[in-house]
Amino acid sequence: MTVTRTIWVLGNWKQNLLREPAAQLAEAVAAGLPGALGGVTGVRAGIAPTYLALDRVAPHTGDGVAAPRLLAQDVAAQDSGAFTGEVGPAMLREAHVSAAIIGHSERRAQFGDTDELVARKLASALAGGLDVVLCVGERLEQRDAGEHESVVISQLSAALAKLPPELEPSRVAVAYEPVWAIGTGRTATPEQASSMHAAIRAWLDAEGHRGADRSLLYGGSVKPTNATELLAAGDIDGFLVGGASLDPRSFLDIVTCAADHVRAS
Ligand SMILES: O=C[C@H](O)COP(=O)(O)O
Repeated sequence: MTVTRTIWVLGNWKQNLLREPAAQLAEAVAAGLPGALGGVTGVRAGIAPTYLALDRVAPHTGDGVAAPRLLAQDVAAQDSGAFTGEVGPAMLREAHVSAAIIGHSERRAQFGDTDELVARKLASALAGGLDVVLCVGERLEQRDAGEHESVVISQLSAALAKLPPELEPSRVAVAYEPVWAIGTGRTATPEQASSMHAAIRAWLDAEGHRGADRSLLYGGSVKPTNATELLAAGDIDGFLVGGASLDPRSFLDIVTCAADHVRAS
């Protein structure tokens, strides 16, 4: 049986762009997306601006197949209350956000997002009606020590193991982002990415999380020049793109690589 999973191309704009340039980038992505997709329906795009740009970006997004979906870069572990600086899932949904990135390595390394906090954010997002892109990935010294698979599986396990079934863990996509490949120009080889994705899918299946149905994204220096060979390696259902998503042409060219991949499959 052929499994057809949606291929996602998601742009994580990180802490970049004031409101007006963010709106302009969103408008350019939205305008170019139908052409980049070329009628292929198995590929979806999404963009994740800063919280403050959400309202300017939202008019250029949507849940239809030919519009970019609106994502948040993070979400609070609680819905509301005395939590200075936090933004909860209901607030994000009110801003037309339908999914959140959780556990990005920059948050894990620099902002205290431990496995335990990531698990609480995941539960909070799902309970609040958001879909989730859960980020996992090893640091360079962990890969060099041959610990990459155990590190990633341990991050996954910490996030998913205690999630109550009623929170629909099937609404969680996983983004494998080796830390050493983020913003460095050093991409994981297609074999490294594909092999990790196979390990993640096997673990999800073994733990009853329906790995076969779940989109597994790769992130780390993805560009139009390497997207095609990464997709061809197999088991890679799209990308979480950082730097290249700040240029509409680069981002849309990656979408075209994904559409060409689906068309050829
Ligand atoms: O969220 C995106 C990843 O951190 C990848 O960033 P990058 O494409 O700039 O390496």
